[in-house]
Amino acid sequence: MIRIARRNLALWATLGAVFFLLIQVSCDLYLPTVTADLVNQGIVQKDMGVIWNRGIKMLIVAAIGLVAAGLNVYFAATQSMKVGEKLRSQIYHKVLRFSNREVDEFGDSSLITRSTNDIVQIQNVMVQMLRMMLQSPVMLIAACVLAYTREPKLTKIFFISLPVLAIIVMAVMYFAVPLFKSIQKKTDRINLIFREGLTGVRVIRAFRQDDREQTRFKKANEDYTQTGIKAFTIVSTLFPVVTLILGMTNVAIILLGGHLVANMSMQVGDLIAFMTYATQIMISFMMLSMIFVFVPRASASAARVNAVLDQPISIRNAPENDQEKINVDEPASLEFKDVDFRFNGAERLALKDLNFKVKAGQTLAIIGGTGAGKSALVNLIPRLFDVERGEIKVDGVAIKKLSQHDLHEVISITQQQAVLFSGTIRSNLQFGYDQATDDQMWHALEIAQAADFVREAGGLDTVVEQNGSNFSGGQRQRLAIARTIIKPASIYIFDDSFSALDFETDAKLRAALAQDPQIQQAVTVIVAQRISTVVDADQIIVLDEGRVVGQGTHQELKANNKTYQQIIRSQVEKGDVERA
Ligand SMILES: Nc1ncnc2c1ncn2[C@@H]1O[C@H](COP(=O)(O)OP(=O)(O)OP(=O)(O)O)[C@@H](O)[C@H]1O
Repeated sequence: MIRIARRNLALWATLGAVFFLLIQVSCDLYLPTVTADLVNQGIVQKDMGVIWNRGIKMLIVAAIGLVAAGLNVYFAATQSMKVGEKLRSQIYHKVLRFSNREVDEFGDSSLITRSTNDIVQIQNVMVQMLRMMLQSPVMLIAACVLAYTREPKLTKIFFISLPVLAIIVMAVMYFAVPLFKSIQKKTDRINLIFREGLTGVRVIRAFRQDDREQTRFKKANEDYTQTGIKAFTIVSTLFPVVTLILGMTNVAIILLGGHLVANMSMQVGDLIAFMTYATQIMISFMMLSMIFVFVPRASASAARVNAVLDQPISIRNAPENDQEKINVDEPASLEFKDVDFRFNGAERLALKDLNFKVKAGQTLAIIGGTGAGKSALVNLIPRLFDVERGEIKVDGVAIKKLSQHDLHEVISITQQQAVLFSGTIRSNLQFGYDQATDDQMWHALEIAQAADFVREAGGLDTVVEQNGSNFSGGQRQRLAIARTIIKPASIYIFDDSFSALDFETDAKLRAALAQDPQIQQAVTVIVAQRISTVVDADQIIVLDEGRVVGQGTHQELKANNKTYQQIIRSQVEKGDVERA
């Protein structure tokens, strides 16, 4: 929490908040002194001059206190909002640099909770820090000293009431703080179920699992609510208990003080002032205790936010003097040399002993069953994951020696899951190449076999809803392919991107790709499960359980490779293969 404050609070604004707070506290502490004067020298001695004088003084002091309090709140509130703004930006910036490994480590729902709910907790405590955390101790100590100067004998009462209050506060903290800490984890759980429910709503309905999902959510929701109720019930006992202790302290002050007033050893005004200080002491003590309840909760949130900000990025650029350059405008080759890869924490290797080279202008196809490691292989090229052993080279340079900026400059990829962004078709295509002209966009759409439906939908400015939900799965795929094609690159990767297309469209698309001058010069990597998609490739790699079990052209593999022959047979049986 302190680290976040130190890094993100502006010094001038913090000093401003502290300055106005001190003015407000001074006014609050000065008022009882003026009240005492008003009573002792004005009311008791019936001196109207003093009454007017002290009355106006009280008004002025109260007004200054009010303005100072307002300015303190202004600085505290704006600063805490700004801290929230900075933290959200820092988390977003960091998460965008995360590899899949780091995202998996936190979980995306937890990352959302951390950048929303946790930051709100920090913001709330930041306001308190700039207000109550300073006000309470200063007020507590100063009011004790001032009360003592009014009448030392009466301060003995505090020796009983303050320890009682302290014990109660500690008990409340002991029970409430762990509950507040666990609330954040329970928020993660609610977000997770909510998110899964939203993204999987069609599956839930299709499998008629609405009741099951609702029960799952209800359980998590109830758990969260019950913990919240418990925590706030415990904290809410503080208020009546402190009011009771404050009332009893005042009764004791009146009894003892009344005695002193009757004995003429204390004036009525001083007794009133003493009672005001007593109230200030108790309230400051309570505020301080509330801080002790809420700070640990915010500290837990701060730790969760810091964990994201401190998370080392597993995929980093090589030191600048160790980096190498390639000409990003020239065609490049792609080479895998003795590559092994393992997912984070996995026992077995997902890919083992990969060796191949694809020259500029050639097409590499990767075929294999479900879970064979095809996506893992292509995701190694843009360094979404890093190899465990071996080397991947682009244009003869190890990709670890390239800056990720340069590497991503030469790669254009369509992921297995077509991702579109809310906006228009134009903005989605510009995502691939922001300087693309309308002609280039239509050309890419033509190759991707998307031009017809885009024209029908209303052209390049057709709106794309969140996740591209106003397009079918196959249309989303084709738009994602168009975005990949439009980017000038040396390596084009299509990760199972043709699977949502029918045979005819798949064939047309590949034929159009082969005709495109930009693609003709580049390395094209096509991941597929269908033989018909890979037949024309210059080189086909057959993957099975992460191992290369066949490598060659379609004709070579068809003649010699058992696994490839098996795939052909299974697809012929299903009637899938037309040309194999
Ligand atoms: N994040 C992950 N952590 C651990 N193991 C994973 C992870 N992602 C995938 N795997 C495992 O690694 C293997 C290869 O996965 P990959 O996604 O590369 O297969 P694939 O050939 O692309 O399959 P598909 O054709 O079904 O998409 C699978 O056995 C899978 O279970």
